[in-house]
Amino acid sequence: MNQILTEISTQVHIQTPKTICILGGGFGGLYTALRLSQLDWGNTEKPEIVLIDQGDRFIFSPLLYELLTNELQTWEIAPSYQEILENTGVHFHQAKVSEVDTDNQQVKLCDGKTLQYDRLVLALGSETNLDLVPGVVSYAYPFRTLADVHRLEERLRVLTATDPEKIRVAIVGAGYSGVELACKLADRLGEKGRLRLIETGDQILRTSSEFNRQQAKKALEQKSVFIDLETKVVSIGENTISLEYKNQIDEIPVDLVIWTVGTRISSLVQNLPLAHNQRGQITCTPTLQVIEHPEIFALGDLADCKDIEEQQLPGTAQVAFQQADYAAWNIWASLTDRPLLPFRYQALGEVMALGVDNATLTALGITLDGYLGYLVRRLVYLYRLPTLEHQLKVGFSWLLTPIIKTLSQGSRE
Ligand SMILES: Cc1cc2nc3c(=O)[nH]c(=O)nc-3n(C[C@H](O)[C@H](O)[C@H](O)COP(=O)(O)OP(=O)(O)OC[C@H]3O[C@@H](n4cnc5c(N)ncnc54)[C@H](O)[C@@H]3O)c2cc1C
Ligand SMILES: NC(=O)c1ccc[n+]([C@@H]2O[C@H](COP(=O)([O-])OP(=O)(O)OC[C@H]3O[C@@H](n4cnc5c(N)ncnc54)[C@H](OP(=O)(O)O)[C@@H]3O)[C@@H](O)[C@H]2O)c1
Ligand SMILES: C/C(=C\Cc1cc(O)c2ccccc2c1O)CCC[C@H](C)CCC[C@H](C)CCCC(C)C
Repeated sequence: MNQILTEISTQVHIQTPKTICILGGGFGGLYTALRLSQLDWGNTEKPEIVLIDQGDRFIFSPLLYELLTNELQTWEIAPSYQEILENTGVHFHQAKVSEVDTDNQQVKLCDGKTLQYDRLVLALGSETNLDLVPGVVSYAYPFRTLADVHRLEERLRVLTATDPEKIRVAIVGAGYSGVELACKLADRLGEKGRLRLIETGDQILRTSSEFNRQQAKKALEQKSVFIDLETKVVSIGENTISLEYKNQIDEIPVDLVIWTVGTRISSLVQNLPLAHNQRGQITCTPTLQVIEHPEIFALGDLADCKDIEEQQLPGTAQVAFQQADYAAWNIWASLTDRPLLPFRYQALGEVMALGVDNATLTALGITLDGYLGYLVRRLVYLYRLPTLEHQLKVGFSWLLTPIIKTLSQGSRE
């Protein structure tokens, strides 16, 4: 009898489901999880998909500025993972990742839990570099997370409540975030605002399209935002900022400093026992597999990845968004004995908000600005939101909000 049972068990492959562990629920990780949940696993037992993030919600960062001008609400641009992952079969676990043991294929979390994985996705993104200048950690405001928005909102509330003649704001870094923030805050503060944009380089938006740069310059000028080019921040005090320009240092009074000088890779990622480039990004193949670890996939800001055309890829949501499809497909292919696909990036263009009801877009040879640019930007981002259900909820909200506002104004008159 035992011999028969042994023969049956060897003939009937008893499969234990594989585990796909995804670290980071941003544009790379969340969209990989969503795509994996939609793939057809055929005769292969569907793996367990686990998404880990330190936060409880996805942040659609391109629309983060709209929270400061009350154009949008938090639920629209930062839906909870619970809502987004409902009925997808993806398991979400809120925790901070503390360690990855690549030898034993384990992920260790700050809450003490350890997860075993068969496939691992590294999508932990990047962080704002706060260590460049003295005083940044204590006095400056980064702009990346919901906590950053809430902290900035509270500071603006306090400054406005004292009803000063002017609210003096210095935004450090005239890249995309700095310029978009300057325009939004200028519209929010109006006559009370006195904004300056500080940039080490000799021009704003160094990597942007010429059309978008010119539109941004026009908008900043119309909003009376002062631009300090070739200017270095020496230090930041409680209500001062020291600037160096042409070897002269001036300390100027300021009420608020916002820090948007670009990103760095976290120490957690930099210390992983994997191949890295000089910036600390994880080196991966065009199939998004980590060098010497084909069971680990890396995408988004933390990945040093060249696509099939050998294009070096920028750290943007657009790249992570496109990589997610390939990461999901290649994980599925590696578990169902199919060939993997090398990532092919399609640079569709770039969109920037330039205040309330104003945006600029350069896409596929088309350029738009003003209110039309604003509308198309909203439509593009609506289409990029995660899940059809959330897109419909937000779309109806965007359609109904102006109608409700008009009706409520009418009822007050
Ligand atoms: C204000 C702002 C506006 C932007 N606008 C645009 C835009 O218009 N277009 C564009 O292309 N790009 C834009 N970007 C850049 C874009 O947000 C990033 O390039 C993109 O988010 C990178 O995707 P990712 O998945 O690599 O990382 P992220 O989307 O940042 O996701 C990483 C996730 O990992 C989590 N995480 C990090 N460390 C840990 C840990 N130790 N444990 C657990 N979880 C962790 C984080 O909470 C986060 O949810 C913008 C960025 C900012 C800050
Ligand atoms: N609309 C969009 O498409 C959009 C919006 C936001 C963010 N993003 C993407 O998200 C990423 C981060 O964007 P970001 O705007 O935070 O960073 P960013 O695009 O890298 O811009 C940072 C800017 O700050 C300057 N800078 C660096 N150190 C400085 C210092 N100490 N003092 C003053 N200026 C300093 C940089 O100059 P140097 O370049 O000379 O270092 C750069 O111009 C980028 O990849 C960007 O493409 C895209
Ligand atoms: C630039 C576009 C997409 C790239 C892109 C940019 C981002 O910031 C992202 C952020 C997060 C996720 C993804 C992305 C991202 O993919 C826009 C592409 C535009 C479309 C290809 C078509 C544009 C429509 C034309 C301008 C025509 C408009 C007609 C008008 C109504 C007259």
